[in-house]
Amino acid sequence: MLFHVEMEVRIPHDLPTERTDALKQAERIRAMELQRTGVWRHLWRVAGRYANVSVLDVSGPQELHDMLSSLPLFPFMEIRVTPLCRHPSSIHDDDR
Ligand SMILES: O=C(O)C[C@H]1C=CC(=O)O1
Repeated sequence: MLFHVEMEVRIPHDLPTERTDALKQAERIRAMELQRTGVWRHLWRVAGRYANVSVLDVSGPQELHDMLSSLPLFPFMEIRVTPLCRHPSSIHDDDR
C-alpha cells in the first residue's frame, strides 16, 4: 500500500550540535536502508525547506506508523500522510 508522506523537520535551536549531527547521521543511515529494501520508494527534498516528500510502500497504516515513529528525527518532525491508490491512466505496473 502506497502513502504520500510529507515530513517537515523542526529541530529545536537549543539542541546541542553534537546531538543534532548524530540524529541527522542516524536518520540518513536509516533512510538509505529503507530505500534499499524498497519500503521508501521516493525521497525528495522540498526546495527551500527542511522538509521532504516521500512515497512509502508498506502493508498498511500500522506498518507506516511503526516505520515513521522509529525514525531518529521523528520527535522533531511534523508529518502529513496521504494514502494513494492506482490512477486508471497510469502506465506504471508497480503503481499499487
Ligand atoms: O532530511 C530530511 O528530510 C529528514 C529525513 C528524511 C530522510 C533523511 O535522511 O532525513
